Amino acid sequence: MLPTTPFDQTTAYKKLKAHHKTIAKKHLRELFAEDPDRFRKFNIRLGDLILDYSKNRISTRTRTYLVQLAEECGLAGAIEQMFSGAKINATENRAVLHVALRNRSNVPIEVDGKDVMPDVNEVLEKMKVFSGKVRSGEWKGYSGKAITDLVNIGIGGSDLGPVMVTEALKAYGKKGLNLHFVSNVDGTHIAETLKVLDPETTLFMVASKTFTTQETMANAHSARAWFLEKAGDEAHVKKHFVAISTNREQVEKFGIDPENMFGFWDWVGGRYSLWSAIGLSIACGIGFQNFEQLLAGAHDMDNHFRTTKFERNMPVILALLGIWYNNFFGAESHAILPYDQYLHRFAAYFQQGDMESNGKYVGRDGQPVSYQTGPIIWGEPGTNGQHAFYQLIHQGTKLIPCDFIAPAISHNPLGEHHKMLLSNFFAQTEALMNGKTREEVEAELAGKSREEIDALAPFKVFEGNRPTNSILVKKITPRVLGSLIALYEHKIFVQGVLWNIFSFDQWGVELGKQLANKIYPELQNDWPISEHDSSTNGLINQYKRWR
Ligand SMILES: O=P(O)(O)OC[C@H]1O[C@@](O)(CO)[C@@H](O)[C@@H]1O
Repeated sequence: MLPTTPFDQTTAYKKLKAHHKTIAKKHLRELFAEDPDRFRKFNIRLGDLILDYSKNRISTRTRTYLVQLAEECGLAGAIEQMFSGAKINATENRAVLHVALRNRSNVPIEVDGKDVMPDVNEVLEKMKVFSGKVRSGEWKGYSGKAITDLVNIGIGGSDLGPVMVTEALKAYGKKGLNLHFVSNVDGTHIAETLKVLDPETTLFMVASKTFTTQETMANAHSARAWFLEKAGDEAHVKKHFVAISTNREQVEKFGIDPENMFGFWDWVGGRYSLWSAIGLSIACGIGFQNFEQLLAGAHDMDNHFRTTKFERNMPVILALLGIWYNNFFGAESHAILPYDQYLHRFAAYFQQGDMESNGKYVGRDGQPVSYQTGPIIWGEPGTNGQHAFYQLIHQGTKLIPCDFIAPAISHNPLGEHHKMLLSNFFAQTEALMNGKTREEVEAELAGKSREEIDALAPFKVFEGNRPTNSILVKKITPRVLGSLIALYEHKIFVQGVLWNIFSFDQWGVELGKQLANKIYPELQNDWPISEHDSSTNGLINQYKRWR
């Protein structure tokens, strides 16, 4: 593990702190007035994807210092460590190699001296064959009928990625093959799903890296019980259940034939696993060729990330801008606002991706850090967000850096809809940048009395100077989506390096699970409990009185 220097102990940090005092006084309107060429200077293009980061509160000097920050923190070495299979997930002693899952160039990547690519390709081939059989109707259920409904049972990284991608690429779906996703242990989730299913034509995919996650195992057992009640014979399970996991022993214990198991490895993090067999529902939904295009897009971004100098490097620039607002401007959240309804789960996906990776307060030295780390990630598709929370983004007291994402070409070119959508996409970042001055407001209120103007104008002024990134893609295709997802994955990696934290474990999810496992048996009877604090006791006892 290369030691990385925490960003706040670098020379560049000191320069940025001093620089911030001057650049923070500049309004974005001034920065554009001083340099009309900002768009050319602050955009990066990769294939059918362009990142315009000119509407940020930066100058070329800011960018120079931010790049120096990355260099001083040893980012180049850290990138090479990840790509070469070093065990950078130090607390779990694991490599972090989601890049190997989409390593379409097939160059060897070794873990513990063994090239992982033969295993990766073997699983991909198995996925290709399986998805081909399901989509062609060759895979039959116990009564001889083709599969019409696939149910992915999983949670977190075993759910969010497949959901997000299959929704984003719904235009590539297959008519007559319906995808369903069950994740929550709330019985409603599996119950509502099973209501619409026919056991003869339904195939369940139990997706779980550990194959021990409470929610997933509970849902899988309920699905199995439902199926057997209808189908009657254990022998039929083989045709209607497959498993996606690293844990063969638990898969067999559950009663799924290892022949129906699609494996992956401990160097695949759950929130980085959609490229692995966890993406089986994606491959079935959009077809294996399109799944390969998704992998290829991510590989394009991997190559860009690994080989491009930092000032022209998309993930590095996005990461540095995030640190600029998070650690120098005090921003606490970051909004991801896709102007594409199919991308409606994109922000949710990166709530896990970003917040489970960088939501850490302990540094690599085992000591609490003295600065902010991961931001709160949130967002909804535009234009809906404009009718929900844009009031706060435009006129609130909080600085919220936003990423706006849009395709130039829609999968549904209906009348004027796409032009209307894009006019909002373009207008919102312009409005957030320019705002509306008091003079402009008064001009709009011309004709009203001075008293009326003075009473109303303060509420109609927009400060502007609110930073945004704009990511414009030609069209949301599998390849473009793969690049877009990898872009954010690598942004998260870069920020973790600079914050000197471990981005690939998730110890913070354990305590809640431990306490839930302690409380669960207490709910098996009606006796009042007193083992906990008065709040927890009170709530549990009230529950027992009501149920
Ligand atoms: O895939 P699995 O092992 O069932 O884990 C599901 C999810 O649970 C976690 O919260 C870890 O416990 C996420 O990191 C993970 O994606």
